[in-house]
Amino acid sequence: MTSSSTPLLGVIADDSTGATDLANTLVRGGMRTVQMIGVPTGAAAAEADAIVVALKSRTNPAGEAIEQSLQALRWLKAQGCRQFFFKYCSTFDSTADGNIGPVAEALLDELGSDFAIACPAFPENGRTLCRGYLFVGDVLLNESGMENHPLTPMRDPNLVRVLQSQSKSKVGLVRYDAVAKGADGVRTAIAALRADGVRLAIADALSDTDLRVLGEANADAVLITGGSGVALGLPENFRKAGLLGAASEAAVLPRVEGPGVVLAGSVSKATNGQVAHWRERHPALRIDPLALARGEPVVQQAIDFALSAGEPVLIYATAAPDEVKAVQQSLGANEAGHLVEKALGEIARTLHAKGVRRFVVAGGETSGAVVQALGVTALRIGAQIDPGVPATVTVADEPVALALKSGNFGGVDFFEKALAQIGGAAR
Ligand SMILES: Nc1ncnc2c1ncn2[C@@H]1O[C@H](COP(=O)(O)OP(=O)(O)OP(=O)(O)O)[C@@H](O)[C@H]1O
Ligand SMILES: O=C(O)[C@@H](O)C(=O)CO
Repeated sequence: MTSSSTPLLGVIADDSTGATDLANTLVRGGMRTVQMIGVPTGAAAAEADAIVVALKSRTNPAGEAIEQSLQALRWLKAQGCRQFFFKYCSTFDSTADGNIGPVAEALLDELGSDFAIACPAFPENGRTLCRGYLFVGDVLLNESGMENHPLTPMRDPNLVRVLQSQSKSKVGLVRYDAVAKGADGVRTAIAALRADGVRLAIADALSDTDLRVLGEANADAVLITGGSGVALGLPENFRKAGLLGAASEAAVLPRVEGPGVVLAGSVSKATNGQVAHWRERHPALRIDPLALARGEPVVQQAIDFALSAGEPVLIYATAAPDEVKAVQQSLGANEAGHLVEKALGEIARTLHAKGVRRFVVAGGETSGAVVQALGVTALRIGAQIDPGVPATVTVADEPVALALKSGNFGGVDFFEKALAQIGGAAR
């Protein structure tokens, strides 16, 4: 069985790093995957088994997020996709008004479907779900540092409650004991929930085995929602249906040569550790949001610093939670975020014009800003660098290599590792 030329799975992701995370899972499962940046207007950039549309809708007002997600869905349907996936964060990042519930409901309406699971679990990165409570490592979500997130603070670890507060529909739970009974157990639990009028159900998962069970039980679901983990079982579903071959070449990327840079706009715990690690070993320059707000030539200084260093540098706005709070009190959280994103985007664009071809970017919103600034329209997804983060290369005449890292992903030496894996010369 060879892979079909019509895509099988269409994914709508609410941010760029979330999109590459999900694409990474699919590529590891042998599905050739292309990521489109924003809702495409023309055809898909390349033949693929799965197409991921990366939006930047996580923190938008719910109405805007719904509109963008529906446009993405309609485009994916027009490409021939037969199953759809709404990808959000493994820490269920959402604002008080949404956007997970409202977008999931709108997608169900558009697809004429009455049920979808909601499973953000990602055990390989420490996110597990039990009785609807989300753990990050050994602590509950609201004790994990996510309670301090600058844009989407998560203060309630009970996801049934969180999702219910965002949704018009009744929200339920596919509990771990149903998952432990295998795909039939999950199907039985889903049938009971449906009969009870539940339209969205958080699904427990403690391990990759649980995620594969959920994937198998959802082989015929038109919509699945969750983190990248619950996509683990999907390639096998397509294979069993005779729709997907044993594609071993799914992760091969063209080689990109040229100087590299690391840009960090994430303020998460993992990124703080990665920045500290890099600073002890390599050149780094901090961007101060207050200096940006005062109109100081911070962007130009960063560009000069990067171009004169003779080796890859790190430019970062990353700071500890108390510093971030102080900046937000002075500028407002959205304005601070916007200023930093715009600055890192401008730095990326100028460095690209000066010949930089390899970019490692930390943070979902930040990655969205950087890919927009670089005018990227599509990415090919390659091999995994660290769990949840693949190497990528733009689909373009002069390709650029990118590693887009979710805030809390990656080992402490991620920046060096990523620069090495996305190839190229030393500088
Ligand atoms: N020093 C700072 N003070 C205030 N806001 C900042 C500062 N540095 C970065 N920011 C903003 O914080 C936000 C961080 O969000 P981003 O999505 O990039 O990272 P993340 O949340 O860690 O990653 P992910 O969404 O992948 O988990 C961005 O809007 C960024 O501009
Ligand atoms: O699921 C995750 O944790 C990531 O892919 C992400 O979405 C962070 O922005």
